[in-house]
Order: sequence, then C-alpha cells, then structure tokens
Amino acid sequence: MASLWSTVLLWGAAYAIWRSYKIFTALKTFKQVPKLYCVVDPLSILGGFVVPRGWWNPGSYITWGKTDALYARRNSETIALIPIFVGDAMLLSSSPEASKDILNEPAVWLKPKRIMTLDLMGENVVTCNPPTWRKHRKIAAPAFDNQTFANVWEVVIRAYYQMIATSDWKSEGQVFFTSFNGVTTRLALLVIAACGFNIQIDWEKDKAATTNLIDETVVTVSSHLLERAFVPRWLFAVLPALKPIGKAYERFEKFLHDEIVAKKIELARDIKLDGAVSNTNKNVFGRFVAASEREAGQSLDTSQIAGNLFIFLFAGHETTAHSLVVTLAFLASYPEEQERILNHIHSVIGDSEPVYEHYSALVPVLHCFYEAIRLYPPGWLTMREPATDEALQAPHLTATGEDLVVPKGTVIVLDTIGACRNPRHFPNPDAFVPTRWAVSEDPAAPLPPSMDTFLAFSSGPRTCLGKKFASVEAVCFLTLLLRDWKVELKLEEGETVDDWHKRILYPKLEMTLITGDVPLLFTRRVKE
Ligand code: HEM
Repeated sequence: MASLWSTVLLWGAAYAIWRSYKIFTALKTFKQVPKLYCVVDPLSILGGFVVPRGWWNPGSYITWGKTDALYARRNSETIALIPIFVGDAMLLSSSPEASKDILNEPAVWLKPKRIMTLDLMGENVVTCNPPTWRKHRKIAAPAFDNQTFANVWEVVIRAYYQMIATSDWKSEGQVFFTSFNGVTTRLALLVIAACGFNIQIDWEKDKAATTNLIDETVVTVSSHLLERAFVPRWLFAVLPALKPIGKAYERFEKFLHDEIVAKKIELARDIKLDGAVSNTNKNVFGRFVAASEREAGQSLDTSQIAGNLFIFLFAGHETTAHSLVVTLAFLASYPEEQERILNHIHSVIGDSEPVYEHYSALVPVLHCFYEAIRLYPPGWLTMREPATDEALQAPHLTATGEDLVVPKGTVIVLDTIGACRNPRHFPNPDAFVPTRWAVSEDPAAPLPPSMDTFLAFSSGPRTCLGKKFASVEAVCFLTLLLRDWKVELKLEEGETVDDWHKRILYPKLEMTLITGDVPLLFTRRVKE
C-alpha cells in the first residue's frame, strides 16, 4: 500500500512540475496580453462537458454577455487562456482586423486537429487544410451558383405554401407557436434535402413508408451530430438510446454512396452520348458529382464526395434554422422595423408572387437577417493555429500595443460573438439596427460594416460556401411570411422586451449557437 502511495505521489509531483513548466512558458510567451486562468482547456471535452460553467471555468467567459467586459476591462482585444490542470494555453481574440488577416491565409493559419471530428462520412471541405482543401473547394464552389439559388427560392415557396396549408395555420386569423424553432428547423431541412440532395420531403410527414424513412433518417442524422462526433462508435451498437442514431447514420451513408455511384454511371453514359459532363442538375448533389468528374485525375473519391455532401447537411441546416428564428424574434420585438420591411416588400413585389429576380431588390430584408446573425452568430467561434511562428498586428490587439507573436501550433480562438459586437466596428453593438448594413444616401454618414471583418459567415478564401444559399432561403421565407402575417411577442405580465430577450434568447453554445424555444404570435394580415 505504501509503495502505491509513493508511486502516486511521485507521478503527482512529476505532473505538477511539468504543468508548472508549461504554465511558466505560457506566461512568458504571452506577456503582451492579459491572462485568464482556468481549470482545464475550456474547448476540450473536459472543459465543455465535465467542468461546469462558472468563474472557475473560462468556458463561461467565452459564453454569453461577458465578452464585452472581458476585453474592455483588460484594455486588450486578445486574452490568453491558461489552463492549470489539463490542456494547452490558447488565445482568444475579438479583433475583427486580426481575424481578417488570419482568415486570409488558410495555408499559414490552419484548422486545428480537433475540428477533424466532423470528418464523419469522409474528408471534406470544412475540415481539411490546404493543399487538400483547395481541391475540395474548387469542386464544391461551382455547385453553389445562380441555378442552385433559383432552386432554393422555388423550394422555399413550395414549402411555405405547404406549411400554411397545415392545420396549425388554418385557425381564425391568429396562430401562436410555443416554439417557432420547430418551424424554421423543418423549413431548413426541407430546403437542404431538396436543393442539396434532391430528396423531396413534404412539410407534413408523409404516410408512405419509404418517404417517411428518408424523412426520419435525415432528421435523426442532422440532429445528432454532436453525439456522433464525440461518442465512441462501438457504443452506437450497444446502447439502446444510441442504436437508432447509429442505424440512421449507416442508412444515410449507404444512401449517399449508392446515389453517388448511380450519378457517376449516369454521367459516364452522358459523356459517351455527347462528350460533355452534364451540368444541368439543379441540386447541389448532382452539380457536385459532375464538377468532381470534370476534374480528370483530380476528382474526389466516393467517400470524399459523401463527406462533403454530409457536411453540407450539417452546415446548412441548424445554422439557417436558428438564424431565421432569431431574425423573426427581433422583427417581433421591433414592430417599427417590421413595418418598414413590410412596406419595402410591397414596394418590390406589388401584388405579384415574389420571384428569384426580386432577391437583390429585397436587400433590406437581407439586412435584418445579417443583423440577427451578427447578434447571435450560429458559428460562434472559429479556431486556427499557425504552421510557423506568426506575428499579428491590429488596433487594440494587445494591452501593450505590441505585435502579438503566436508560436507554431498555438490555437487562437476567433471569438465571433466578441468580434460581431466589437464597438469599434458596430456602434451601439447590442442593439438590433438592420439599417447599419445599408449604404446611406448621406455622404457624411458612416459606411456600412465591411464584409471582410464580419465574421458570422467567416471571411477570406474559406468564407462560408453556403452564405448566399442561406441568404436566399431567408429572404424568400421572410418575404412571404411578413407579407401575409404580422409577427408579435407575447410578453408575460410586467415583462419588458429586454426581459423577454434575456429569458428566451439566452443561447446555448454547442456545436453551433442555439437559443431556447422562441414563442411567437402570428396574425393574418388583411388584404386591402
Ligand atoms: C446562417 C447560415 C450559415 C452560417 C451563419 C454559416 C457560417 C459559417 C462559418 C462561420 C463558416 C466558417 C467555419 C470555419 O472556418 O471554421 C462556414 C463555413 C462553411 N459553410 Fe456555412 N454557414 C451558414 C450556412 C451554410 C449553408 C446553408 C451551407 C451549405 C449548404 C454552408 C456550407 C459551408 C461550407 C461548405 C463551409 C466551409 C468552407 C471552407 O472551409 O472552404 N453554410 N459557414
């Protein structure tokens, strides 16, 4: 027994000396920036799930409502997080300029290994680094073009009319949803399934067994990514609660592989017939496989194509759904903004149905979406690490004003919440002001924020591939919904709009940022 104790003590002492050395080195390395001590690396599984949030865990500092004070109080837009017991020191920055410089050089500032957990069905454009990333991006980018966006518009219109034909919306003039999140989640799923994979799912669950199975599979796969990414695979075969998730993933992967093989055969047949690889598919899936086949010698294999298609499902579903529900929550909170947008919608579409050609004229609707994403960015952080020691320079980046030297392999967390509420770039940062995105006719008025330093869709060569996909979806849905329905909050007795926001919109920071259930009241507008 005594020898067990002495072994434990010996190992404990060795660990303590090693940790002290690591902490000492980190303090020396990051001398230009303020420090924040934490129990464990806040972005590790331990930091995220085991150590509860609180002052003892700086996970809570990267959380809601704290970031402005975090940086302002320390007079620095970068902070070093120093874990005492487990993990490596990392930097946290809300500097839009430094983020822009980092994101502009994807071959220098790499995505860290921990992001690779999203390689669930194969290597893909989101997770890999240059030079492999260039190959994925070159093939994926053409799949997101005007033909795809026009298809997104058509699919949203179809989904909207299916939605308002359901019993929920048929009641006398007013509809109250205790959680509108379910509605936007269904919309985003239908759109990504149809435009991404050519899977046509109806708004209401189909009675036919085959359609229902596809619907269930897509819903299960897209809503259990966190478990699939972090829970060991063998547990999906053992634990009853995880078995249906494991099965859905297997089904979906098989479905993707079968479809890819079928598409490749179809394309090969087309080449034989007219010598060209078809590019007439409206959905991302068909365009993606065709783009890959055109890259003779550089094409992606079946698992890489499946990996990319799967990641589009993840990237395009929850993000868009939550952004839409938050936009509606803000428009319900600011009736005068809603009225302004409604007048604009009428001025653009008149009495006709909105068509994709209206999209660019509906830019004030898009600005509401941008402003909601600025305040509640679904991609709430971005991580990078330099391939070699790198120096960064930006206003207020460090407390001393010196350059920030980031040693090779150090993770820098680009704090999107902090950057999107940075008062130097967004005056009155916590307020919902969609007009800040518009170019004013008054030459003396400030310019709208630059897209290069707006991090909600990231920026630079790796900017979100689905930015316009999501924007078209949002503008079309908001245009239809606001044209036909007035959206309002239902405040509790004595509650202010601010109180409602704190109660309802307080977000959870998981793989993406999501709010609590958003209750909204819709009143049918009377046609004049
Ligand atoms: C409101 C909706 C969306 C938001 C806020 C959003 C945000 C982001 C952000 C912040 C990134 C950068 C991630 C990083 O570098 O770590 C990103 C990348 C990406 N997004 Fe989106 N996204 C949205 C919708 C979509 C949609 C609809 C799709 C596809 C259908 C999509 C596909 C992608 C892809 C493929 C990348 C990786 C690009 C690359 O690394 O080259 N996103 N998105």
